[in-house]
Amino acid sequence: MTVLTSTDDREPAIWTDGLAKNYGNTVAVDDLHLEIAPGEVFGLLGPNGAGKTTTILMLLGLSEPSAGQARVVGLDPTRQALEVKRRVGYVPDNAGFYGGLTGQQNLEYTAQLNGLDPATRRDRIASLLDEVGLAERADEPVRTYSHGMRQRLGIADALLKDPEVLILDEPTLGLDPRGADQVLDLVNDLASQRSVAVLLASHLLGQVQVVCSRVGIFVDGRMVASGTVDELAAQHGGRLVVEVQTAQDDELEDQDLEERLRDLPGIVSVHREGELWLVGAQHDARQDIATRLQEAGLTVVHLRQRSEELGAIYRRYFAEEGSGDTVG
Ligand SMILES: Nc1ncnc2c1ncn2[C@@H]1O[C@H](COP(=O)(O)OP(=O)(O)OP(=O)(O)O)[C@@H](O)[C@H]1O
Repeated sequence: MTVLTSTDDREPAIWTDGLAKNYGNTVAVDDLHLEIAPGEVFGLLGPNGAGKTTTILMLLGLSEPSAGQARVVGLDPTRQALEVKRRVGYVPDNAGFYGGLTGQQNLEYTAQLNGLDPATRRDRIASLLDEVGLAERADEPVRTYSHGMRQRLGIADALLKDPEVLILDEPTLGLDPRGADQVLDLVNDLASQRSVAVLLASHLLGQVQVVCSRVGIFVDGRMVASGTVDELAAQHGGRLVVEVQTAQDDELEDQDLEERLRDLPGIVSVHREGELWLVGAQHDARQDIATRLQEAGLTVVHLRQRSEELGAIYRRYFAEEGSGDTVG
């Protein structure tokens, strides 16, 4: 058997080795290698049909792999599905609740199914409703909840069993920006405060970029790249963008400044965005830029490296894989 490896000395929360799933001739997931540490938020990115849900179902023990293996909190989901279910929270893209029951009653129902005793049930439900921002609406029927509130109730529901791993399938689909932010903030807090490992499947790149420590890009069942957004940008000939602003009373002509910056090694573009200059570079050019501006007698009031947009990285992968798909 392959030895489990990890970037720290804790057991990975999720680990797969060559995991694959075929449906007849359709390869839904192919040779997936994944490792997610406790407390990490990992984003599985891909358009519809890329294989995200199939991966999740295999991790939960709800679908049997055609090849390879998986461990979730050290357990084999195929053989120990019940134990995995006990220790892993799952929030599907459209969590089902009893519309006629209140939020509180729905959670009580799940808590009973999970065998929590009445005192633990009461305390945990109260604190979870508070944590997901639903305490004030807890006594209203779920049918009166917005989609975002249902999603947050879904997260509370998954947290009732105090899971070590939380898996969310398209958690922000159909939410307005505020609703999406609330869900993502919650995910962020869970990972950092409870040390829960989070696997978040999504095709909404901008949102994923904000909350995920690492992402994996899924194309036609294969994870073609994984890493931090900066790592992916660098691996794929991406460029870094440095924002620069100089003091307003500096007198150098724009044209002059542009030329001085373009002249630096590894600079691929220079243009203006409002008060900022955006300097595209093949490497971290902050020091060179600062020195060059100082030499020109300018006062630098702002200098920051911006991550490349995940959307741009993603589109490059698609272009290289020859897929015409786009993502939202
Ligand atoms: N039960 C099934 N039987 C046959 N083919 C399936 C089945 N489930 C999924 N597939 C196929 O496997 C591939 C991956 O589907 P999957 O649902 O895992 O993708 P996804 O990335 O989650 O996309 P979506 O967001 O649309 O669910 C698709 O080609 C899909 O048609």
